[in-house]
Amino acid sequence: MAFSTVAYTGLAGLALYVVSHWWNNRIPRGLKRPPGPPGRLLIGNLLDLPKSKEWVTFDRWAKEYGDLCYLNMPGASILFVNSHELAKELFDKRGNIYSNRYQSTVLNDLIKLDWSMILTQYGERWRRTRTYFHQFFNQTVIENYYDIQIKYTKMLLKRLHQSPEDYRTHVRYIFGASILEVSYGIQPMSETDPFIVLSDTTIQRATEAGIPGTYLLGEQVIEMLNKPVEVAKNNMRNGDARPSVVSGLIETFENDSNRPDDYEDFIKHVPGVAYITAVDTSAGVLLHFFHMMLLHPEVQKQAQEELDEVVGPGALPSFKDLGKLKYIKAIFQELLRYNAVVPIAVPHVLNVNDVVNGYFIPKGTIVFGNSWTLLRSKSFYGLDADKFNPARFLDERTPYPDFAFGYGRRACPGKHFSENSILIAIANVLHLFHILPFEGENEPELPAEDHFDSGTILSPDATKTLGELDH
Ligand code: HEM
Repeated sequence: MAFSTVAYTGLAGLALYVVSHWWNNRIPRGLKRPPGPPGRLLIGNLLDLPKSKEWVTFDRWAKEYGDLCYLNMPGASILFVNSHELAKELFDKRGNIYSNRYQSTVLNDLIKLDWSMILTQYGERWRRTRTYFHQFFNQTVIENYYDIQIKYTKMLLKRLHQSPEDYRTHVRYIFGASILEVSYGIQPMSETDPFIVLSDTTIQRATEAGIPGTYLLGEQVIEMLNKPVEVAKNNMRNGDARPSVVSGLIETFENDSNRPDDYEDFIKHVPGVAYITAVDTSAGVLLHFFHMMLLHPEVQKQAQEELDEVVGPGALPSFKDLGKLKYIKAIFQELLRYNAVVPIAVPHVLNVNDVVNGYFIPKGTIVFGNSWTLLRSKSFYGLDADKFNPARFLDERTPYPDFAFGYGRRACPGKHFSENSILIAIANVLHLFHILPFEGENEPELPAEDHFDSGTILSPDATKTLGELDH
């Protein structure tokens, strides 16, 4: 093909694209765009998007522009939802049009994550995957995982005792191992287990999307999806399988005369998405916990007094105790709120043109629930919302920090499972250890946003030494 043909095709494509974007974005008479930073000619707000600590800029825009903030750029319009009321109105009440996902060629085609429910378009396939997922992670059945969660919590305690300086590795290991056992019945005995390594490296590299070698990563993702299922099926054939999501799904389909033709896909995709979503998020919260206990010894002391009273010496906190451990629960909720590990959530996409409070929002707009800002709202959490203060949740009128788990129909379906894993870990760690600075280190006194790395999932900055555990 001659160069000129390529050039003509490219130019024609570009012209078509600009016209269609302009067409989709033109504002109907009587309506206006939501406010937002002024754009530049042709490129709109393209240069305004922050490259790091995105939530800080998004929070500043929320303060400057109010409940809705809008960016327009070639190929995309972005809406930030900055008020609790509008988040409920759009994501819950208008959930049928605000629940799609942005289709990223890099993530879908190159990295081969198109199967994963978190990226799937809102529609039949997503609905079916979510229904099967719910079968194994709904509020009633998660009690079945108590034993696994206790087992890995005990492993955490043992490892923290042996090498407190490696607490980051221990935390990732226990969440990785427990989701592998729940999903596939596999029991990884250490952080060097091939399945732990495979998931860790895959997830880490997927978050660095766009780097050279992404094709290779695609193969790695497929391996991560297939390999543990093969092991689970083999164990079932040999009669030594533990109950798991895989074995449960196989049973469901065996007993279903109307099972779908593509049922084998769900046997891979349902545990697969649990495996890629559970670890970074849960580990992020627990790592923040260690950090916040260092910064707030008074909180640690109050929690330990509660544990002494409810659990007492010589025993470890159990799931039965959790109902009475009000302050431990309050710490957990404050971690979700103040240390939001997914601070800008996962954006939704609007399916059709919409009008909100007289503002025109075009079809295809990428819509962010601005979780960081919403979770620090002074009208919902009090004038000290910028401070870490678990006691606010002892007042039952304080709203649960649900936005930490996202919005509407796409809100996190692993919420109840992760609550249990993290709560039981927090209670046990605080019952056995004092979390102290490493010898020779002062307690870190850092401004709030410096506690975090940049990225979609936040965990405290790895370069700062955080603490020693004193038995
Ligand atoms: C504290 C821990 C966790 C936090 C803070 C968290 C947060 C989130 C957030 C913000 C979203 C995006 C929701 C949206 O689009 O509006 C999400 C989605 C999701 N999470 Fe979690 N998550 C956590 C743990 C887990 C666990 C343990 C699992 C699995 C067992 C899980 C499975 C999922 C799945 C499958 C989705 C995709 C839902 C969809 O697109 O329909 N999450 N999570």
